[in-house]
Amino acid sequence: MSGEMDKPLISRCLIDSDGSLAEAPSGAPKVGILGSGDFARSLATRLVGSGFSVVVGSRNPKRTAGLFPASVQVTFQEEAVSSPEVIFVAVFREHYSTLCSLSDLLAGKILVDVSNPTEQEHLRHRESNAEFLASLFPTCTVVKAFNVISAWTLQAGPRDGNRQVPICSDQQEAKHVVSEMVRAMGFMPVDMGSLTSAREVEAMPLRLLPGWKVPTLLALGLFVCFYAYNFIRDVLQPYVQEGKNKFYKLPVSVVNTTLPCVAYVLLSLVYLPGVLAATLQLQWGTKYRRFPDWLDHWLQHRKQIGLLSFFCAALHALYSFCLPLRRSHRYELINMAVKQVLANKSHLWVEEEVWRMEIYLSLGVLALGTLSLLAVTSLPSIANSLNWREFSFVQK
Ligand SMILES: NC(=O)C1=CN([C@@H]2O[C@H](COP(=O)(O)OP(=O)(O)OC[C@H]3O[C@@H](n4cnc5c(N)ncnc54)[C@H](OP(=O)(O)O)[C@@H]3O)[C@@H](O)[C@H]2O)C=CC1
Ligand SMILES: [Cu+2]
Repeated sequence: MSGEMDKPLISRCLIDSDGSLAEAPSGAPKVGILGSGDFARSLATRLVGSGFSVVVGSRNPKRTAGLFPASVQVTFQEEAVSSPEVIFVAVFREHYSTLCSLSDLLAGKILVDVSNPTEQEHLRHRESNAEFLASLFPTCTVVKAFNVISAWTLQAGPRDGNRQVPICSDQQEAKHVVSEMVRAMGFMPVDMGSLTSAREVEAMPLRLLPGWKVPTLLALGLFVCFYAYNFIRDVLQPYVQEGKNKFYKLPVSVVNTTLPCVAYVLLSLVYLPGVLAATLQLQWGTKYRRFPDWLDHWLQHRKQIGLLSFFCAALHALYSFCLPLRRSHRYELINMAVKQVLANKSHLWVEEEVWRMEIYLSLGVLALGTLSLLAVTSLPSIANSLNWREFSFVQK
């Protein structure tokens, strides 16, 4: 693990420049941390900043001591775990068993499991990391917490979106002790029940982005299908039947015909599951029955599908604005002008072109107006909610 030590997440100067971290008040509650990696360093800094006295247990305290705030005591694992009642295990699951020699010293204490499995690990092990830790240390109480908080967030302080810390344990008292620590550090504990929920808690960080996977694949699939159709219709067919070369249409024109198709279909897929769900409920005559899994998932992905639909529509608008910039468009106009001159007509007035630009412009102005109106009206409420959050944060 020496590689990680070369690039500490918390730089020395940051620790030293912060005077408040230089010394912990005497009589502060003592907390132990096993491990001296990124997470341990951020956690130690945050704990010291929240008024705790911290002792870190490392296999090589000499090498790692310099990476922690001055007030943190860095020592060997045996010494670090002897006095605190709460000990954070900031070590990866595969190294848990190397801690077994501390078993006697740890008896009766609270172990906080902060670990996060990778997706493969999560699928491979049926039992959660926290339950595995509990099985290794049957005389300890294991609490699962902090795994959803990144080392970076710990260091930078809680933000609105990610203040919640799910906690679970089989022992109410231990859960209470850790919850109070979570509060003291500026986060919000969320009780997730007994330790059997740990698997679910460990899956949370894995689930944040995959919510986009299916909708994105769906949008891409639709795009490919519609693009193929439009290519055949607008390019291939004229080429085969009339010998016209319209391949220049591929990058802009065909894409721009495809985008609204995708946007419309995605938008309809946002509303369709709601209709299906209502139909099912009417058919069942009750709303107290679970929907089938596929419908449940579909309902949960509506937001992402809707946003992708909006994205396609926005791209379509952008492409449409750019259509008159194309060279092919200019040639068309010149061709038309020449034809008109040859036909001896007095002035060049292309009805469709004129109308198209008028409509684009008026839509653009309308959209801009609406957006600025929305911005002006929602600014006070945004400011308000920000203030409120600041206030509620200070109150805690
Ligand atoms: N980094 C993050 O943002 C987050 C991390 N976590 C969890 O925190 C835990 C630690 O992560 P992180 O700090 O990033 O990892 P690091 O690799 O940076 O640190 C792991 C630490 O484990 C210690 N350790 C103890 N025994 C062993 C051993 N036998 N072999 C190797 N190392 C050992 C080492 O400390 P020493 O050499 O001093 O003994 C090492 O510094 C993991 O379980 C991770 O899932 C959870 C949420 C976020
Ligand atoms: Cu359109």
